Amino acid sequence: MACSSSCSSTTLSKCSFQQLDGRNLLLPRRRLRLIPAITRWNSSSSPSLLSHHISDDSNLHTRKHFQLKSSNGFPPPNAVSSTKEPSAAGSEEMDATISITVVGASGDLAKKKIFPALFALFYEDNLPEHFTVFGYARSKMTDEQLRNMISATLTCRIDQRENCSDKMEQFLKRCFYQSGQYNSEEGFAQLDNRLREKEVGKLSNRLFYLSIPPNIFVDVVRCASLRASATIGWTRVIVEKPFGRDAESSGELTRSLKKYLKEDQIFRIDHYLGKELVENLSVLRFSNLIFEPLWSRNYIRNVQFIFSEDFGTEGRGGYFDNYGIIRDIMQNHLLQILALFAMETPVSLEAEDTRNEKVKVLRSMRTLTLDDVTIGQYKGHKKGDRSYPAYTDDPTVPNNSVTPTFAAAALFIDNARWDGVPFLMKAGKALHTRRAEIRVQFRHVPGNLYKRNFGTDLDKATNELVLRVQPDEAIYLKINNKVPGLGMRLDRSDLNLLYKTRYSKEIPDAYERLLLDAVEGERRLFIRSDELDAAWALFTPLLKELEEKKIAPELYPYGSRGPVGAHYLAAKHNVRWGDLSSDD
Ligand SMILES: NC(=O)C1=CN([C@@H]2O[C@H](COP(=O)(O)OP(=O)(O)OC[C@H]3O[C@@H](n4cnc5c(N)ncnc54)[C@H](OP(=O)(O)O)[C@@H]3O)[C@@H](O)[C@H]2O)C=CC1
Ligand SMILES: O=C1O[C@H](COP(=O)(O)O)[C@@H](O)[C@H](O)[C@H]1O
Repeated sequence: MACSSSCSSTTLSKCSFQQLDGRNLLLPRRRLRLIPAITRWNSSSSPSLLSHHISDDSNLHTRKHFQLKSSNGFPPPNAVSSTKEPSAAGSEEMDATISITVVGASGDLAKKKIFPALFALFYEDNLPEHFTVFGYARSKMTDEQLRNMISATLTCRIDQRENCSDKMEQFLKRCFYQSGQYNSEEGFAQLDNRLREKEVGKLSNRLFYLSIPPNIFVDVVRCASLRASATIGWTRVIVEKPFGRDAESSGELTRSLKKYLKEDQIFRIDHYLGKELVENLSVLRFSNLIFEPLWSRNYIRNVQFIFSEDFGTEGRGGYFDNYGIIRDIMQNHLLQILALFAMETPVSLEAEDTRNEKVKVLRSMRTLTLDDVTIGQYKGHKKGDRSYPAYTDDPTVPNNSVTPTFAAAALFIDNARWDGVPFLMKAGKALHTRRAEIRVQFRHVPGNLYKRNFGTDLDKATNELVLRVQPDEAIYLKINNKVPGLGMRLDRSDLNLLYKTRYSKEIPDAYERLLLDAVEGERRLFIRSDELDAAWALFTPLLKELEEKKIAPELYPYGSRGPVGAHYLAAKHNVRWGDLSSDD
């Protein structure tokens, strides 16, 4: 870190806070305006000037339309409620604009998720008044062709169809396309020219979404940083997973990105953190007196994080075979949820406070070994006259692949709160159902007065709290109650908060929440580099051993409940998978 010449030695410590974009900015705005405008991102060649400019100006962007809507529900401390912003050069105000460039615009994720999420934000007035969306990819396309491609993917919310087609037209008019290579500075210089045409006369902030394969992340960041970063606004980059394949490659990726970007410009996305029920996990825990006191080894017997899909890797086999289910789902999505579940109470809802607690819990976890996991791979299956392919039937997957499409793991957190509590994870493709959920199984009621009503298996009578992340978002608690009538018969029932019956409003897609947060500079739901390091540290030795020893996965039929190895693993820790019990 270096401070610009505008920081005297006596203000050095304060100056360092300027490195933090947005919420954590401690210096008064007047000081910030003294910092000269720079035309690049955090170039390693001249870091001192660049870092300041890029990092400290996030409060210069417009907030009129989306104030109070970012995920922590608070306006940023320096928020202004106008689309007029003080210019970086002086005290006069100027209009602000944001340019969002989707790199890899021709791809699957861009079409399926990113453009629709941007439209949904626009539809609900969550984007600033002045904004432009650019697509960038190698494919040759005109603006009109991009608009046609996007319009085929846009939908209106079921509950809000009013003016939807007008809104679509207005949105599409703001969408443009620039074709170019990912490693071409010239390509990004052309993009920069086009962006400038749209931004003319306005303070421009730029957000790049890297919706591309990981092997070209660094090329894009280099070219965009040198040729297409904002000159007098902030520049942020959303990076898609995978963030490396192991601790080493992830560290290397981080180091390469940081040649061009500061950590506070990098928004590593894990879309599970944007899911409604995952956001609700902390609310449930920290704002209901009845849960937090129970949230420890004293009352919780085990916790389960379950992800299943009822389809295989169809179409993504080439990518998947290089990663496998542990990297694709466990090391990121499920581990992130686990960290949120198990962390201590953060000091505040500020991003760094939550991320600090997540890092602590991840660093308290035991590194996984082969004994802690079981792996599987789906095989072909015939049901009636329908046949389902094996994983290795995919032409992009080698016939002898041992890449797991299913895994179950037992994890432990060696701290005072969770000592000895098994945290089980299970993730699989081509299973019998699509679901993601968190299950909390509580201990027995000591000396239960009604124990003879439960027979010998007291485990069947313990409470279980379930957060169903998808589909049909719900939070339900299994309790014991008396069956009405004479005599004393006990029953298990659910206290059930089913979102679709409780709320008529459609639940926003995770990408909407995360894109809005990135626009707002809210980092709480993005992964910090030390979180990533801690997550890889847990899984890397196991992944290496699985690969070096070429451990063969247990085969399970497409559409089944997965390999029996998962039951043995759970049984070893006195656990029964909640999703397979008869009263689920
Ligand atoms: N698809 C999904 O559901 C999810 C994807 N992701 C991540 O998001 C990112 C994008 O995913 P997705 O859209 O599926 O990816 P795609 O494979 O569809 O690639 C996106 C675009 O990148 C360009 N591209 C593809 N392969 C190469 C290559 N080998 N070299 C250079 N350019 C290439 C293509 O554009 P052109 O040829 O026009 O340049 C393509 O349209 C990836 O990092 C992925 O891991 C994360 C979660 C889910
Ligand atoms: O990141 C990924 O997530 C999807 C599942 O996302 P969901 O929101 O549809 O549950 C998974 O299919 C894919 O393999 C993985 O890369």
